[in-house]
Amino acid sequence: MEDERIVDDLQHDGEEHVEGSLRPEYLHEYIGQQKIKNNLKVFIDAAKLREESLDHVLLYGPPGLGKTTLANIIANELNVNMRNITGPSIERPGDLAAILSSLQPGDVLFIDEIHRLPRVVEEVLYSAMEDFILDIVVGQGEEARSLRIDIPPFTLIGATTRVGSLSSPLRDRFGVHLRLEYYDEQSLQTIILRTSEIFNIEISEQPLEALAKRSRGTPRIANRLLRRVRDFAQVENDNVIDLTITNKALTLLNIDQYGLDHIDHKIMNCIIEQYNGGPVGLNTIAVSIGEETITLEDVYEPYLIQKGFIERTTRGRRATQFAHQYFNSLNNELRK
Ligand SMILES: Nc1ncnc2c1ncn2[C@@H]1O[C@H](COP(=O)(O)OP(=O)(O)OP(=O)(O)O)[C@@H](O)[C@H]1O
Repeated sequence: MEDERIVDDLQHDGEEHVEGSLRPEYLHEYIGQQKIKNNLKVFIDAAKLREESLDHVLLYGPPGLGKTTLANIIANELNVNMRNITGPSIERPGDLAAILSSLQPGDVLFIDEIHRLPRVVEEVLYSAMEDFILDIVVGQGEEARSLRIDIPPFTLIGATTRVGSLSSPLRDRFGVHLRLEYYDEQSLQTIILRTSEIFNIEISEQPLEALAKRSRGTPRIANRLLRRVRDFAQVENDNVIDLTITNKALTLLNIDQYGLDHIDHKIMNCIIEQYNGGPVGLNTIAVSIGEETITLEDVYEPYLIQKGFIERTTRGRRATQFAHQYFNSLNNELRK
């Protein structure tokens, strides 16, 4: 159980099919993120009234907050098809050109991890996004010719965990920029309740609160925790999720009262104990604990900063006073 990963969403965990079945399909089912929903509703209604394609949308924020879900919802609300690809899977300009020219008018093209699109491919997007024209070079050497092809109007939805890695020509071509925020506990409770209804399992107030508190503001983690607790409830508690079975599962999963898991603890203990509270660079922490820097930066650090455990300084990451107090008392408990 020690190494079970509840938090690290960059790893494929084979649970995508379950996640798919939990996805809300329309805006009214999408919980939380009220400001984003209000804005999107206006943009979608306006595009429908004008019978035009929706302006290109850039969704950004930490993993698991519902970017893919929101892209699907936009396509459903517009009543168009969505083509779903990821940045690194498109290697050549011709591959993207083929996809773009196969779209129907008004369709949505969703590019996940758009910051990982190769630069030569990205350049094809510029005129496609701006004028719905493909500007591509065919042939080589003296035979090379530049071709301009009209493509149907479409909406590009780009999703990224690192908006700062996007080139400015690409970023500027999105008319709508939406930043997804961590969810509050009330919204997470609603999400967990909705999922438990889909699973046909009962959950009472206290375990609901406990799970929401430990979900790191992230629906994907909330649903994962619920699935793990459901396993315990089915095997050990006649399918009933009560507080005792919830706490037992969370303890066995090494999820603490703030939703931190064993990797967060490794990060914090590394900063506090090995580097005297910091400042220390993220690469150094990554090497010390045997994790990828990108995983620390995209998945763990944003939450540790949001919860007030880490602060960023120009010379690296530093543990806050609050982090010192919490981890010192935990370590004292362990030493007893
Ligand atoms: N607002 C929401 N209401 C209800 N469920 C949600 C909401 N947002 C996300 N979920 C659920 O959380 C899970 C993860 O969402 P999703 O895959 O869309 O996240 P993501 O931000 O696209 O992550 P990634 O960027 O890693 O792909 C889905 O199963 C979805 O059902």
